[in-house]
Amino acid sequence: MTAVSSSVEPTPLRIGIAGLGTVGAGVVKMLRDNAALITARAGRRLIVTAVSARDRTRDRGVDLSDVAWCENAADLAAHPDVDVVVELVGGAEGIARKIVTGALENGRPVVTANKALMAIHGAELATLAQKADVPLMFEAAVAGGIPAIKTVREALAGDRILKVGGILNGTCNYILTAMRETGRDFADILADAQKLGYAEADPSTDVDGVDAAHKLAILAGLSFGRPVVFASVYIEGIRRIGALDLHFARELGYRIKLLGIARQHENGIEARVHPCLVPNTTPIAQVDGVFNAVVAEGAFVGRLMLEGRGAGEGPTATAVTADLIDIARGNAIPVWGRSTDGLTQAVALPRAQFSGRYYLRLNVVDRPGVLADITAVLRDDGVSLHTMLQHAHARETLPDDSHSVPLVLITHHTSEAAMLHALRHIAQLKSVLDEPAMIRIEGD
Ligand SMILES: NC(=O)c1ccc[n+]([C@@H]2O[C@H](COP(=O)([O-])OP(=O)(O)OC[C@H]3O[C@@H](n4cnc5c(N)ncnc54)[C@H](O)[C@@H]3O)[C@@H](O)[C@H]2O)c1
Ligand SMILES: N[C@@H](CCO)C(=O)O
Ligand code: NA
Repeated sequence: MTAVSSSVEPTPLRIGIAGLGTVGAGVVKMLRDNAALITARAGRRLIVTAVSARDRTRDRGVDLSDVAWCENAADLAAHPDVDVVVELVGGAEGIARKIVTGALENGRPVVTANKALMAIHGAELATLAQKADVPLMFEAAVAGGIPAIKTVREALAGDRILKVGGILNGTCNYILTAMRETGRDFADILADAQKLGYAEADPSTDVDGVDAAHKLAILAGLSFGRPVVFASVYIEGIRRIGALDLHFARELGYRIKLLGIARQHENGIEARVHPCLVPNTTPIAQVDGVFNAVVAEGAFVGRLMLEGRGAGEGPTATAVTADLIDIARGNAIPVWGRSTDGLTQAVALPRAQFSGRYYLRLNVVDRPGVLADITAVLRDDGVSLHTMLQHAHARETLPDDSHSVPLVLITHHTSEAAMLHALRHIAQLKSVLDEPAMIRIEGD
C-alpha cells in the first residue's frame, strides 16, 4: 500500500465588504492579485464572500459573480458566510456606524478606513470591541498607505510619545504646493484640483481642516493612550492663505503646510490643525503635492517621520489588507493600545493655552507713524518682534492717492492669548486696511 499524505487546508477567513468605491474595489483587487503571497503570510486564505454597495450594476473592474450581494449593507454584520466585516462606505453616522456597531455587537472583527467614525465614535466602539473581545482595525483611516497606526501603537509601544502629527491631508498639501509653484491664489488652484478630480465637489472637509483633524484626533488617542474629544480639537483650514503669504514665506526661508500637531503636556493634551510656516530646511517642508507625512517623537526613540501616499486605491487597499492579515494571524491589538477599563476621554487644551512664534501679514497705509502704532500695540501686549519685512515695490495706489503696502512681522515666542489680544487692536487701527493674516511658525 502507498501512504497518501493528506494536508487539511486551514479555514479561510471569510470577508464581507460594505462599500465598493475607491477603497473597497481596491481591496477586492489586492486580495485577488496577491492571493498567493497573502495566503502564505496570513497562514490561511482571505476570501471575499459578500459585498454591498449602492449600485449593483456598476463595472468596478473586478469579477463579483461568485460573491453574495447584500442589498442592505447592515445585513453584513450578521451574514452567515462572513467572519470579518470591512466598512468602506464612510461617514461618522448612518449606515457606516450601524454596520460597525452591529458587527461588533455580533462578535465579529471589523476593519474600517473611516476616520470620521473613529475620531468621533472611537471611544464607544473601542468599548464595544473589548466587550466582544474582537479586533477593530483602522490603519487606512490615518494617512492611507503610511503605517501610522502600526508605528504609533505597536512599534512605539514601549516609549512615551511626546508629540505626534504631520501633514495629514493630501488635498491641502497639493493645493499649497501648487500655490507656491505657480503663484496663483487658493480659489484658482482649488477649481483646477476639482476639475482634475483631486478635490471633492464639496471640498470643505479637506480644505477646512476637518479631515486632518479626524486623523490627528485618532493619532493623539493612540499616542497618549486615551481617546480625545473630537469637538475639542482646534481646527483652522487653508482658505485664508493667500498667494502673498506663500511669496513672503519663501523670502523668509519657510514653506506653508497644513499641519496636525498633538502634544502631551503636564496639564493636558494639545491637539490642533492649522496652516504653519515650517523652515525650508526641515524634512517636513520637503513633503509636497499629495504626499502625507506622519511625525512622532518619543522620549527614548527620538523623532521619526514617515512619508507616503495618504489616499488612492493602492495605498488604502494596502492598509486595509494588512489589517485583515493581522486578523487572520490572530494579532489583536486593543483600539487605544490598552484596555478601555477606566478610560476616560481627554478634552484637548483650549486655544488660549497655545504658544509659539507667529507670522503676521498686514495691509497698511504707507505713511509715517504706522509702524510705530502697530509696534506699540505689540509692546503693550508683551509681544516681541523678531523680523519685519516691507516691500515698497508691492505698493498699491488707493483711491485718495495714498498708498497701501503689505507689511510682514515675525514674532519671538509668545502666548497665543497675547497675540489674539494684540491682533484685535491692530485690526482696529485706521491705517490697517484688511483683516490681518496670522500664521503660526513651527519647527525652529
Ligand atoms: N479614497 C481614499 O483615498 C481614502 C483614503 C483613506 C480613507 N478613506 C475612507 O474610506 C472610506 C471609503 O472611501 P472611498 O473613497 O472608497 O469612497 P467612495 O465614495 O469611492 O465609495 C463609497 C462606497 O460606499 C457605497 N455606499 C454608499 N452608501 C451606501 C449604502 N447605504 N450601502 C451600501 N453601500 C453604500 C458606495 O456605493 C461606494 O461603493 C471613507 O470612510 C473614506 O474616508 C478613503
Ligand atoms: N481626502 C483625504 C484623503 C482621504 O483620507 C486627503 O485629501 O488626504
Ligand atoms: Na495608515
